Amino acid sequence: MAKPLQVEVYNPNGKYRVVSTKSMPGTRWINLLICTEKKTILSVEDIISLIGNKCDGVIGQDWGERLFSALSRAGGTAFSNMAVGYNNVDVDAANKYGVAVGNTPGVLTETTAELAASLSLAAARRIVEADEFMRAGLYDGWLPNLFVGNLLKGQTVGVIGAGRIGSAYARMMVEGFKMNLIYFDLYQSTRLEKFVTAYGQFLKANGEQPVTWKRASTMDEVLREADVISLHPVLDKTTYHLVNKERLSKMKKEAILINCSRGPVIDEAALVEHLKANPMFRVGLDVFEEEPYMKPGLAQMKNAVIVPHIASASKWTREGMATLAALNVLGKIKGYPIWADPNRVDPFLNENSPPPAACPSIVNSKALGLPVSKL
Ligand SMILES: NC(=O)c1ccc[n+]([C@@H]2O[C@H](COP(=O)([O-])OP(=O)(O)OC[C@H]3O[C@@H](n4cnc5c(N)ncnc54)[C@H](O)[C@@H]3O)[C@@H](O)[C@H]2O)c1
Ligand SMILES: O=C(O)[C@H](O)CO
Repeated sequence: MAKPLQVEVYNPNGKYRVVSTKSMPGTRWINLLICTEKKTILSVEDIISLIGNKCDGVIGQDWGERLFSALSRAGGTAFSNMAVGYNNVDVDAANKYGVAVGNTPGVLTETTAELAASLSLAAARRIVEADEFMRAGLYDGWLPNLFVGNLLKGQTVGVIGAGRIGSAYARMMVEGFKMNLIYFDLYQSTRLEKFVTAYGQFLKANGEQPVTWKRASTMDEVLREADVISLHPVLDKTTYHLVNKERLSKMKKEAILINCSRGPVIDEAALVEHLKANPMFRVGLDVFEEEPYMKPGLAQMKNAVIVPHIASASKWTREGMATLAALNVLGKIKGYPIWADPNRVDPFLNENSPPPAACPSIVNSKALGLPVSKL
């Protein structure tokens, strides 16, 4: 039996009842909706008790059959993940109960790519190790060999999954650090290729070494050739343990591996063994296989930089995610159609004008036969 919860209620006499299972930043989403809950991580039982007998929609994360069934019994038809990745949502169960599932694409792209770039730099230049050394009072004076790391300029950055975030990260590393690009994706990223070509021409015209790009035909090609490899695919059956013991062994001994996608894309136990055996190999991780836990040994590895799933944690992005999630739920409740292009959600984020009368991004709109907006 769930304990009674302290709930913050906005607009108690409102026509609809929408629940947010996590406290979200900013106020725009509240103005667009709702009520929120102070506690941060709720159990399934807590959420069911919050849904109660009447609930039109919910914003949350990690939803399965029991929650969709409870929402449907309470008359609800709308759920939005406050995230772009929805591997943590049982969309088949949502379809079964006729519940629309929203996500928050686009607004996280640059913020997440920036964290991947930050981890790349932190790993390459051993920033966390050096910070710990300094705080421990171990610094005696400048030494030629103190925390020597890797220069990125002229090296090769490898991107696995060159979608929105992977492409943004690739552009940052190519333009910011003049790295050459090799990428692997199921689809060609023509815009990214054009960007690198144009930047290479610009550098050449200025008498500098041009940057280059290559679309790899296999992932192993990226692993063999790149000096820094960043993972940005969705998590599904094809990407589970995409990086395993065998693939780690194909990477350069001094390579850097970054993961801001989903933890299970890497076999984390195999990674810990690889880090132990290869002290010059470095890793930057935002996500973990069994969050919030880490596999034994990872926390002790000096060659790992580890942060708690904060890739999308910039103020602008988190407020934007909350806004998109609220608009997904609100739009569905109001019977609005679905926005035609989830890669172009800017009109929903402009605080100076009312949002379009549409749901920004509903991932199961086709399965539910929901109409597409003509806007
Ligand atoms: N750490 C975080 O806080 C955080 C923040 C945002 C997104 N993410 C994760 O990043 C993922 C990507 O987000 P996005 O907006 O760039 O999505 P996206 O759909 O634009 O890009 C995903 C790319 O992965 C590619 N892909 C799919 N299967 C592949 C495979 N087997 N091999 C290689 N490439 C493959 C797709 O073709 C696509 O180009 C999300 O699904 C989410 O899980 C994490
Ligand atoms: O998929 C996402 O959006 C992230 O994991 C949350 O920032």
